[in-house]
Amino acid sequence: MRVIPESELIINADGSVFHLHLKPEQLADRVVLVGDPDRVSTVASYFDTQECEVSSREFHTITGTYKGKRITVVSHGIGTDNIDIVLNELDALANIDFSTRTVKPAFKQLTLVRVGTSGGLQPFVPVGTYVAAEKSIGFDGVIYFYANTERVRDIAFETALKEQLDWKLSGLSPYVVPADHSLIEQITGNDIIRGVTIAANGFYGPQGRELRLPLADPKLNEKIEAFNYNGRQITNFEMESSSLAGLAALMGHRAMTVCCIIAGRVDKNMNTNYKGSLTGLIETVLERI
Ligand SMILES: O=P(O)(O)O[C@H]1O[C@H](CO)[C@@H](O)[C@H]1O
Ligand SMILES: O=c1cc[nH]c(=O)[nH]1
Repeated sequence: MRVIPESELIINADGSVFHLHLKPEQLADRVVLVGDPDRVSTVASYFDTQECEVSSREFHTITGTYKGKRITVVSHGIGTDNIDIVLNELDALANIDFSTRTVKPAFKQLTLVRVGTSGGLQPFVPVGTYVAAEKSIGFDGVIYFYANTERVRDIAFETALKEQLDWKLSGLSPYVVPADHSLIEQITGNDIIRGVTIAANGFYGPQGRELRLPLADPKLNEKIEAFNYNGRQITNFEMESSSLAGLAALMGHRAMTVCCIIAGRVDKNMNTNYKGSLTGLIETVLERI
């Protein structure tokens, strides 16, 4: 059996995993992921009991119970590269024996729901709407570093996407990953729109925002808004759902992202005071996870 070297699975002196600083016994099977470390405290304010709180860099974690369910809420910061760290470390906590550095014989499946904020790309997803990423389009490249990604990607959707967007950006090849179907069914009621979410590898240029720097393809957002594949339209932009769905599917975990729209990219409006509108979504996810 392969023993994972100290430089690959990095365990701190206190027995916790390198970035998250969590120990295996501190992780619940149900995990709520959020971008903002402060949002962790908001989610945990609904908990009936709290067993641990750990902070390290942008990774803030609280494990507790909500109506009898043991739940971990963890922040991942911004970007798909952070998701690579968080997913690998959560999976290691669940599925690698830290004393022998070997993969445990029995696989433990995690349920991972990201609750985020997002920019809306269609008139039917105005500011305040909740949108689940039934499919995620990755403008990032994290997934390409892992083997056998074809088994979790929707290659036909990718082909249609590159054709309709007349993809011009060299060095980048957008990929498409569906969220876990059973989890989408579990979390998404009539109060949440099922959408197609782009995880962009930046907030400004990669989401078509122009401040001082001109864009390489100024028509890209127009093409994104007009895209239609078998009746599916692209609904929103955020920055993590693709690598979350992709890595979780490769590892065998159930994962999805659901976001509250805070920027209306069609009407060009913005809700900077969005924290109140996120609480309804947090309550819904805690009830259904
Ligand atoms: O509010 P969070 O969860 O961070 O989500 C969104 O907000 C951040 C950008 O402002 C990105 O992380 C994006 O995915
Ligand atoms: O427009 C937005 C708003 C929140 N998060 C994003 O990534 N984009």
